[in-house]
Amino acid sequence: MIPKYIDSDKVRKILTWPLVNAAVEEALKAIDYSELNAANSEQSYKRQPPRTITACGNASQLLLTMPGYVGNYKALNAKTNDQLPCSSTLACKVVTSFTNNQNLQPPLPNILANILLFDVNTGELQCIMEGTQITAWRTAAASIVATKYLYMKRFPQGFQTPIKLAIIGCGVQGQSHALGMCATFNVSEIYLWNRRQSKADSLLLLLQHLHLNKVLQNPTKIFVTDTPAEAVREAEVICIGTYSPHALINYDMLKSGDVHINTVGAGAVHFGEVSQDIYDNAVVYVDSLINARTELKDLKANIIGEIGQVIREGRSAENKSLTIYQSLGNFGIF
Ligand SMILES: NC(=O)C1=CN([C@@H]2O[C@H](COP(=O)(O)OP(=O)(O)OC[C@H]3O[C@@H](n4cnc5c(N)ncnc54)[C@H](OP(=O)(O)O)[C@@H]3O)[C@@H](O)[C@H]2O)C=CC1
Ligand SMILES: O=C(O)C1=NCCCC1
Repeated sequence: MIPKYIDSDKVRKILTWPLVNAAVEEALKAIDYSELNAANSEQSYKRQPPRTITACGNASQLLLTMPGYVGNYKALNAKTNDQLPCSSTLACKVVTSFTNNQNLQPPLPNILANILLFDVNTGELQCIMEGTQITAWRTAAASIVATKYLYMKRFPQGFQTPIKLAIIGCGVQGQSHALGMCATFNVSEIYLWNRRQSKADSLLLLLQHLHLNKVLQNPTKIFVTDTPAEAVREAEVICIGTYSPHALINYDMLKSGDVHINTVGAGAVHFGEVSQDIYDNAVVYVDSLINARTELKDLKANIIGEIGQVIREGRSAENKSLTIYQSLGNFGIF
């Protein structure tokens, strides 16, 4: 059998925020296979070994393999948004992270991905999907789901609660987080910061264009800031996705009261964009504990558990005003 290839144009036409948010929430919600029993046999479950990371020369050129199996998975139909019958998916995402790609002429994305889908009965390779955009959307959707359960559920208005949003780093991740958050939540103000300001300016123009063309309802107020501190000063939800080897924000910069941070970047070492004093004052949730045990072993933080458990329980039991979703990237079928 020749596997089907789904190229980036076809992938792009399928992706919508409601679809990706629902798919990612369902994948995050899956329990580990070892916890499956007669009482929860209807529940979606996952088998997910730790990912492998192979350096090709040095730590700025990595190959990551992320295999995963999800059983009893309830996906939505991409055209109708109707619930599809329960299914199972066996997949492996193969990602490269080559951090010099952005300096090539013409530039290439630093993160490139392909997703291999297998027949769960025969093991045959059925399909290869171009996964670069899926990675950008998936990562933002996971932050959106984390924000929904760790932050939005604190308020009686839930999803409708107006939020001031900060985007620290306006590369591929910053852009997908800004678009996804604005498409999903009631973002009243957005503050953009990027090391090279031109990228923040471009994202501002894109958001204004989408707002004018009624693709996005909000935000109505968009600001580009000179420093990360200015960007987060008023922010209730902060998304940070960079390769910065040092912390870009610290505790004194945050507003007092309820704040939620999604930290997705920092390259091979998956923390450090946020200062130690922020971790000291926060509770932390991850996407994958199995990967956190190795990839976050040096992080000194109060890691409560997986966001999937919070989804299954409805909301976080922690009564803490500062929460962090520490995104590693490997979970479920993405
Ligand atoms: N958790 C997950 O699931 C995933 C995590 N990632 C991670 O997210 C991060 C961003 O990836 P992506 O958006 O694709 O990459 P891009 O290359 O598109 O963007 C990188 C961003 O990081 C900024 N940056 C780089 N170095 C520094 C620095 N020293 N200080 C401040 N800002 C800096 C860049 O600023 P400038 O424009 O000025 O260069 C740019 O805004 C990476 O760490 C990547 O590994 C990616 C995919 C999935
Ligand atoms: O999950 C992913 O995809 C990635 N995670 C870490 C950085 C590269 C891409």
